[in-house]
Amino acid sequence: MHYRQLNRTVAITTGLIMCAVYVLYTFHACLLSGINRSIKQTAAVTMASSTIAITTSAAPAPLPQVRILGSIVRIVPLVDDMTLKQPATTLRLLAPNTTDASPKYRFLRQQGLRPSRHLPDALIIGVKKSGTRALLEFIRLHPDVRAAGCEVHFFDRHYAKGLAWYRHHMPPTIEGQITMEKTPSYFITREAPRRVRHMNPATKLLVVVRDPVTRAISDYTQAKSKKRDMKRFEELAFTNGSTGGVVDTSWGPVRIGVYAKYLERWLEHFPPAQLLFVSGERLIADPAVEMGRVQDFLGLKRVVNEKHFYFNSTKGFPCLLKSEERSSPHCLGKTKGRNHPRIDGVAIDRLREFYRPFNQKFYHLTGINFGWP
Ligand SMILES: Nc1ncnc2c1ncn2[C@@H]1O[C@H](COP(=O)(O)OS(=O)(=O)O)[C@@H](OP(=O)(O)O)[C@H]1O
Repeated sequence: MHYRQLNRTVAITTGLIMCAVYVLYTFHACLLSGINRSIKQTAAVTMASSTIAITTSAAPAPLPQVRILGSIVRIVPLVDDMTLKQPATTLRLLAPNTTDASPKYRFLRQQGLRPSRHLPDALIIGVKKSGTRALLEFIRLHPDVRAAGCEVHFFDRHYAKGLAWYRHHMPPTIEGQITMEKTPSYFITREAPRRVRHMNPATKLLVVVRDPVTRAISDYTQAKSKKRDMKRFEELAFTNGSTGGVVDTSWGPVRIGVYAKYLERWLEHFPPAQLLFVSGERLIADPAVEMGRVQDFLGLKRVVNEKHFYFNSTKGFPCLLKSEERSSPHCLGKTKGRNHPRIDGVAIDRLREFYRPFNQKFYHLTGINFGWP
């Protein structure tokens, strides 16, 4: 009897102990998971509210502590988010308000480099229809160059909008990259040299030039593509509408080819060493060589070379194997490399004669013989 009572007491005590252990275990598990959940939520709110909240706390916040059944327990957050471990600058750069999504740019952001917009260091100022787009697209292959995609026309049309407006039209760059823009009409804009110098007297100026006769025909071809009923080239290039008349210098396509006249204005405001003259003909015949000169002038490592180009025999022009925007081979658009209309040989000869003294003067001013016929 005494023995049976003892057994029962042991069984009851054991049962009570097990119950107590179970209750304590359940209590602890609930408590811990509750704390863990609240930590996760706090971290998520902190992340979502702004990156600044994370970036401004330079010293790491002390880990929260709780007292559980007399023991001090440090709560380690179980937030599975690697971004929390990244440096503050990286987090700021990953913020969604950064707009430039080009692959090159994304890569720079991942490196923790902070981009900002700057006024141009170098400008392609002209000359219209000489290969300015080709030059811009080719130099943009360089990782240290970023350029505005469109012609901004600040120094001719939008000058009143101010330099802040102009800067806003520039792409973001990081330290060491140069900012560029091309607007071919700057070359012939009377106020442009003074305005550019006012912006920055150290601005580097690139001028692409091409045989002025071919350039005039190219200019005419472009105008005719927009206005089908345009008169013939020969009618517009001479005062009485035929090659019997004098060359009509009031007609834009002819006037622009008098390069020496416009260059003299630029030389009143900039030393010759700040201008580089790029041959439009050589940019087609041997783009890599011409791009070597351009990179030297801009103080860049020669990165753009013959490996970037291939000659597209259908288009009749050098094209790019890849570029900032596209990784597949491509040529410039349809408006570059148009077929020119056939022009009367007498008109061509008359124009060549007309330009010859101006070309000689241009060769003299630049120190380069471009070899135009
Ligand atoms: N690689 C390549 N592909 C196509 N076209 C090329 C190239 N390199 C130079 N060119 C010549 O560029 C001429 C157009 O010059 P621009 O870009 O300065 O024209 S514009 O002033 O911006 O309208 C354009 O003139 P057109 O041939 O009359 O169309 C071309 O002769």
